[in-house]
Amino acid sequence: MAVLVTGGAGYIGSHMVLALHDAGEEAVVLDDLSTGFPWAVPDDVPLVEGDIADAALVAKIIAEYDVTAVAHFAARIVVPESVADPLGYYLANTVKSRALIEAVVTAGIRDFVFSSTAAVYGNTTVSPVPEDAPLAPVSPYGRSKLMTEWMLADAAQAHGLRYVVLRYFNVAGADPAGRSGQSTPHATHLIKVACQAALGLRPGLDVFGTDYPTPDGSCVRDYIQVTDLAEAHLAALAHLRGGGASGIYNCGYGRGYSVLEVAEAVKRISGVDFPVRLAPRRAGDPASIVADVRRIRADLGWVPTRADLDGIVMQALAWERELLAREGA
Ligand SMILES: NC(=O)c1ccc[n+]([C@@H]2O[C@H](COP(=O)([O-])OP(=O)(O)OC[C@H]3O[C@@H](n4cnc5c(N)ncnc54)[C@H](O)[C@@H]3O)[C@@H](O)[C@H]2O)c1
Ligand SMILES: O=c1ccn([C@@H]2O[C@H](COP(=O)(O)OP(=O)(O)O[C@H]3O[C@H](CO)[C@@H](O)[C@H](O)[C@H]3O)[C@@H](O)[C@H]2O)c(=O)[nH]1
Repeated sequence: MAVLVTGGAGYIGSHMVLALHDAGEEAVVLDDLSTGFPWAVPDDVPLVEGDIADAALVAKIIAEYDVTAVAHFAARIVVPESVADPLGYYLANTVKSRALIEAVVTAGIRDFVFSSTAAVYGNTTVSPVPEDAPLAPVSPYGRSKLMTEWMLADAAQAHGLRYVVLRYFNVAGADPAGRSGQSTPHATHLIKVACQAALGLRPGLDVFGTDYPTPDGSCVRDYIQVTDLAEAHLAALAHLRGGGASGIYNCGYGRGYSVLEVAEAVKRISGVDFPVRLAPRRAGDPASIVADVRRIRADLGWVPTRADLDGIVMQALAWERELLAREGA
C-alpha cells in the first residue's frame, strides 16, 4: 500500500514524502524533475522520473507499488510566468491534471489530495478569507488550479472519487531536521529572498509597495510552515481513508505578517542589517490575504505546531546556508 506523490522531488512535495516516511507510510514519487531534485527524495523511497500525463506510466506505478491514494503536487507555480505563458500553464496544471485524474479513476483509486492555492481567491477584500468566499483568480496560474478543483469535484460526482483540496497560503520554512527546503535557485518568495539578502547572495530586499491599506503600508500574508502543511496532508489522507467526505480547506495560520515585519525578523535573526529598499508595487499583489482556518481545524483535526515566524525564518536561513555549503563542497 503506497501513496503516489506527484511532484515529490519539489519543495512542498518533498516535505510530504518526508512526513509520510516519518509516519512509517510507503510512498512512491512521480516527478519529471523540471524543477525538482532527486536528492530531495529519501534513498529508500522510489522515484520514477516521468510525466503525470503519461497514463501508461501512471497505471504501471499504481499497479507496481499498490498505490491506494494520490497526493498531487506536480505543477508549474510561478505567477508572472503564467501571465507570459498562459497556454503552457493550462497544459501543465489543468490538462495534465485531467490526464492524471483519468488514470486514477481508471485504476479505481478512491482517495485524492490536491495542492491548490489561495490565488483562487484573487484580490479578495475579505479577511480572514473563508473557503466559500468568491473565487476570482487574477492570474492564469490561479485559474489553472481552480479548473482542476472543478474537475475533481465533477469526477468525484460521476466516478466515486473522493478528494481533499488544500488551498495553501504562503508556504515557507524548511524541514526542521534540515533534510529539505526551498531550493529553486531563482525563487521569488519573500522569506527566501530576504534570507539570501542576509547571506549576501543578493544586494538587498526590495519591498514591493508601501502604500497599501495595511498597518505599515506593505502587503500582509499568512505564512505557513512547510512541515505543518505536509501534516495537513496526512490529516487529509486520514480523513479520506476513514470515509470522510470530499472537501476544500484553507491551509494557513489565520495570522498575517507584513513584508516589513518579515524583513525585520530576518534582520534580527540573521544579525545582518541588509539594505531594504522601498520599491513600487508588484502587479497582481493583493494587499492582504489571511486564511480563515476554522474549517480545517474542525473537520480534519489539524493542529499545527510550528506557527512561529521566527522559527520559519531560522529554518529558511539554515537551509540557505546548507545550499551554500553544498555549492562550495
Ligand atoms: N510554494 C508555494 O508557496 C505554493 C503556494 C500555493 C500552492 N502551491 C502548490 O504546491 C505544489 C507544489 O509547489 P512547490 O512550491 O513545491 O513547487 P516545486 O516547483 O518545487 O515542485 C513542483 C514539482 O512538480 C514537478 N513537476 C512539474 N510538472 C510535472 C509533470 N508534468 N510531471 C511530473 N512532475 C512534474 C517538478 O519537477 C517539481 O518537483 C504546486 O501544485 C503549487 O501550485 C505552492
Ligand atoms: O522580493 C520580494 C518578494 C516578495 N515581496 C512581497 O512579499 C509578499 C509575498 O510575496 P511572495 O513570497 O512572492 O508570495 P505571493 O506572491 O503572496 O504568492 C505565494 O502565495 C500564493 C498563495 O497565496 C501562491 O499561490 C504563490 O504560488 C506563492 O508564490 C508580496 O506582497 C510581495 O510583493 C517583496 O516585497 N519583495
